[in-house]
Amino acid sequence: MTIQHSELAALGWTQWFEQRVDCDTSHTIARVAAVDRDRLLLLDGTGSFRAKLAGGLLHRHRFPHDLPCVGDWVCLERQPGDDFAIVHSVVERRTALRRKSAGNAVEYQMIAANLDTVMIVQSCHFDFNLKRLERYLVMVMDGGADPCVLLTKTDLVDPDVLADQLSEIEAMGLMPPVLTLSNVTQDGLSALKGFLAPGKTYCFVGSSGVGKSTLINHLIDRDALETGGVSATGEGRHTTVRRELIRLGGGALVVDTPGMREFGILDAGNGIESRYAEITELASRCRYRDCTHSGEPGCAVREAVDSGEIGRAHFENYLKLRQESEFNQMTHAERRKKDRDFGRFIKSVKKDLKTDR
Ligand SMILES: Nc1nc2c(ncn2[C@@H]2O[C@H](COP(=O)(O)OP(=O)(O)OP(=O)(O)O)[C@@H](O)[C@H]2O)c(=O)[nH]1
Ligand SMILES: [Zn+2]
Repeated sequence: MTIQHSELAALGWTQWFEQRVDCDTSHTIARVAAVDRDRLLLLDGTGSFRAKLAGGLLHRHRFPHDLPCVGDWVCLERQPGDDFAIVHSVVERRTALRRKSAGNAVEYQMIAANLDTVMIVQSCHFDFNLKRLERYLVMVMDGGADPCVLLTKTDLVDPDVLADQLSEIEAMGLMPPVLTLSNVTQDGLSALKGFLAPGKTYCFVGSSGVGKSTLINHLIDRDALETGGVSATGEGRHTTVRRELIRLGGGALVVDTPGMREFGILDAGNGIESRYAEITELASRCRYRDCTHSGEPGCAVREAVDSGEIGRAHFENYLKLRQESEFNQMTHAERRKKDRDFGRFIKSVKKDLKTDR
């Protein structure tokens, strides 16, 4: 199959989408550059334009995360002279970066779709933390994107400190690409620019203050930044939304949403499985199919830990991440039940204490 929408390739369209797209013949395809409630800013070969969601799409979707988000490809109808194009459907997502919705365990919030690589940013000065790095890696891999680690503020630490951190990351055994950068001396900036490939989509995640905004400002040239804000609603200057999907001079695409900055860990089940592939592999040899590797007889994972084949710390991280992920995946009802059971337990203990006296 050849790519029919070659004019979209510069925006990240690939064979993968071409094989899955199912638009009406009268529709065209565009990529979502920003979302402001039911108003969208779209990009295609002709430039950027505004759009609204079709009523059918609004009624058909089951979860908020089914609605278009930044990075999505959509099928739309566009009449010449109309202020708004009409978005009819969302093309299947290749990757997703998402966050757990507050208060609802089975729902999640999309942060961005169709990212090729997520740059996990930590400052080597105050922010360096392997555990947190691992959580980010798990989340990114769970959504299907490739992770890359970026250590910033290298101007603030001794080269020895940085070298130690790099070997600690290497010792994790996962081997994501690791880049280093100083926004002050610009050491590593050209290597990073070289890493960002044209037509691929990236985003930067990490704690507040590690230098993401400074870096993105370095990557975007001034002109692009100034013309970046486009009114998505057509209701004047006050409602101007910032474009969140940005094309860099070199042709790479960068998603920069406010939500990106505060995302936590959620149902990272698949990510954990691929991060800990050797444990998952061993688990298939445990005597019990639902073995939790916490002391059951015939546990192949425990055996491997005891024999030193699998590092103990590595195994403990696995258990902790899995527990966290399982708790996040419990439905609201299950959590309430767990809380109620716990409440009953506390009550019965209190009663026992009273009768003891
Ligand atoms: N020394 C040094 N300071 C830096 C570097 N990068 C950024 N900073 C400074 O660190 C502070 C935070 O940088 P930001 O770019 O705002 O950090 P951020 O990750 O975007 O933070 P949020 O916007 O809160 O997510 C600013 O005062 C920057 O000037 C660096 O490589 N070296
Ligand atoms: Zn086991």
